Amino acid sequence: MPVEEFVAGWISGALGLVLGHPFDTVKVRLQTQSTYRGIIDCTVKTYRHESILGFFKGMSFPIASIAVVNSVLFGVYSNALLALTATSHHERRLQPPSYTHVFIAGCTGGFLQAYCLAPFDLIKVRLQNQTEPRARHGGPPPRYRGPVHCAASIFQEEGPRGLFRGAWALTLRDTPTLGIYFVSYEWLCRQATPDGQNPSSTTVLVAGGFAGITSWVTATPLDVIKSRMQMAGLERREYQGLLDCMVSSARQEGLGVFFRGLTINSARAFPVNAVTFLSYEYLLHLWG
Ligand SMILES: C[N+](C)(C)CCCC[C@H](N)C(=O)O
Repeated sequence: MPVEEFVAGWISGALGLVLGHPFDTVKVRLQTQSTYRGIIDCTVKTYRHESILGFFKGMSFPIASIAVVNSVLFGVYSNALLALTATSHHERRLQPPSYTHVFIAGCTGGFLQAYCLAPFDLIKVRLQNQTEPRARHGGPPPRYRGPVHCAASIFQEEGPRGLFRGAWALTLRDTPTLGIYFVSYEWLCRQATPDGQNPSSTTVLVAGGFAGITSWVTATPLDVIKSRMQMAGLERREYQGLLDCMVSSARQEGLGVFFRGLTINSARAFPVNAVTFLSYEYLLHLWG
């Protein structure tokens, strides 16, 4: 089983992650708290209240976990494609796989990475939603002191299954949308590249960026539900399940609720995924 894809997936994921984390914090807050009027309001308030550091809350865990998550995504994707088409990464330019195979391999990668991602994502969302400034004396201390304390508290208060809160919504969000992700990337690359040649860096950047946007646009409704289910344990507001969360959110806030965070998700997705795909392709080329 080729391992380069796993390592390339890890490094490229980490680069994308740091770049996109401030956008991600604003998104999570807009999706789960109703005190902000929009992206600008949330950004200004976060900056005033918590300084630039506020945007990087909850990042250490994703950085550690991206090693697992993105390498599972890219590694499983590439190896699934190898199993389906019997072509390695380097042969794929000459013998391009069919879009159906790309989609199936993408969904398989998406499904498996969702399970690795679930507990890390939960901790990230809980930490991002703490709006207390980091160093304030006298005020009430934040609920969680850091990622490890957060994980331990969830474990104690909500049980081991608590760590997988929202995991179903996450799996449903990621399985088809990561299929879409790789299909869009492949399609855009092929449109801009003569047969049999490697796509240029610009093509990879643009195709990666748009693949990120397409995938996030289709993922946003379930992303909202996922974030809400993850916060539910903390807010002592129980949902019966995914459907209940969907119905009660829509009843209370209208259908627009499913598109919360769409703009910011898309703005984040372009640079993050452009960098992810460029570094992934570059590393595989380097080691090839
Ligand atoms: C499938 N879905 C759109 C949810 C995620 C796509 C993940 C791609 C990249 N790691 C990123 O964070 O943008």
